[in-house]
Amino acid sequence: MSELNNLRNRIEEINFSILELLSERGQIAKKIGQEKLKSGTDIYDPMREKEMLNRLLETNKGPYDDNVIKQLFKEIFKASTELQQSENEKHLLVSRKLKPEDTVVSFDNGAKIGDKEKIFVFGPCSVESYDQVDAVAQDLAAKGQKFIRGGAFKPRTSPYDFQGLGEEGLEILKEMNKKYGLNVVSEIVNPAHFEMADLYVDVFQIGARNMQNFELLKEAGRSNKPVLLKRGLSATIEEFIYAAEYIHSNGNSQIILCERGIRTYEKATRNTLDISAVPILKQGTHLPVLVDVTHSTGRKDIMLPVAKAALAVGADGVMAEVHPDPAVALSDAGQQMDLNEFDYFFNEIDKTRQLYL
Ligand SMILES: O=C(O)C(=O)C[C@]1(C(=O)O)C=C[C@@H](O)C=C1
Repeated sequence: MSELNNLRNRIEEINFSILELLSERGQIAKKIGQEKLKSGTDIYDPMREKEMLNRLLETNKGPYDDNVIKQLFKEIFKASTELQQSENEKHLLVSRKLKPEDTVVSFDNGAKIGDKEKIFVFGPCSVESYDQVDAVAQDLAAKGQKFIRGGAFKPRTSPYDFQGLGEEGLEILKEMNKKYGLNVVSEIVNPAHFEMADLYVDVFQIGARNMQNFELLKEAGRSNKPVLLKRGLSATIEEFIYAAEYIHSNGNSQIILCERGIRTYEKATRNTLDISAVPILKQGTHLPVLVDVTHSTGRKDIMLPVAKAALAVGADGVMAEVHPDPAVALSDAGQQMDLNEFDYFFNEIDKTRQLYL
């Protein structure tokens, strides 16, 4: 055998030894990942990586120079964190890796969210009076809708702004449920309110500002009604998924996610709709995903194309705000559609919905 062949054989033997060691290292990294999941420790640990690199470089005798060794080991660390991440995701109850089939949230009036048919959740921002909600509810029922949204507890930026009618607002919504058969979607802001709200509401909404209010999430998890969880203003998709996991791990699997725009430097819209979050959430979780076109855009002139885009990227439905007289609305006056604008919006988006049947 030539010297070249000898050397090549030796190199190949070393390849297999490295592979064997890498596999063993990967198995240990997986176990570390499990321990980190149990203790809630971050997977990525730059300090630990730096210390290990320093020790390796102190021992490095060549022929590869320090930078090469550093790059090679950084790749190994990166591969470990990715392995730990994807292993840990498999253990999340909301993960599609754990449950490949879509979750479908079903209601007594026959409505389903997350099934083949896309749905809509419309209604006023705040419940202000019986007549105001009734005007919208009547319109929704005439359009064959199965849901109405409306806020009775309003987390507002300013403490001096209208804070909602509270239980009285929920009573009005319940009237709409009785009169028109609409499922009521309304936000809960206080863990102590679930029991009371259970009498009036069909879907508990957890708003963007409360996405990481863990006591609220745990209580929602202990309830037995569907929960519509909105993405936080500055929440990453991962944080959003973990917030949903809080609800699921406390016993409630009926969760609907809602992308409602995130805060960026862009001022042309109220928030920046993260349209790519929709397919990412659909891939990563088995939960239904809605898109709120009112809070994301804050602009009636672009709500329709944005709603069409949401359905096109795989959203299970769209949320938007409608008010009989937006000019006098006690919240979000500028961005709610009046009934005429809503007529046009509805007819158009309903045509799009039918394309996906
Ligand atoms: O030591 C850890 O905490 C690990 O998770 C292992 C490991 C590694 O592969 O060495 C992986 C990711 C961390 O960023 C640091 C180190």
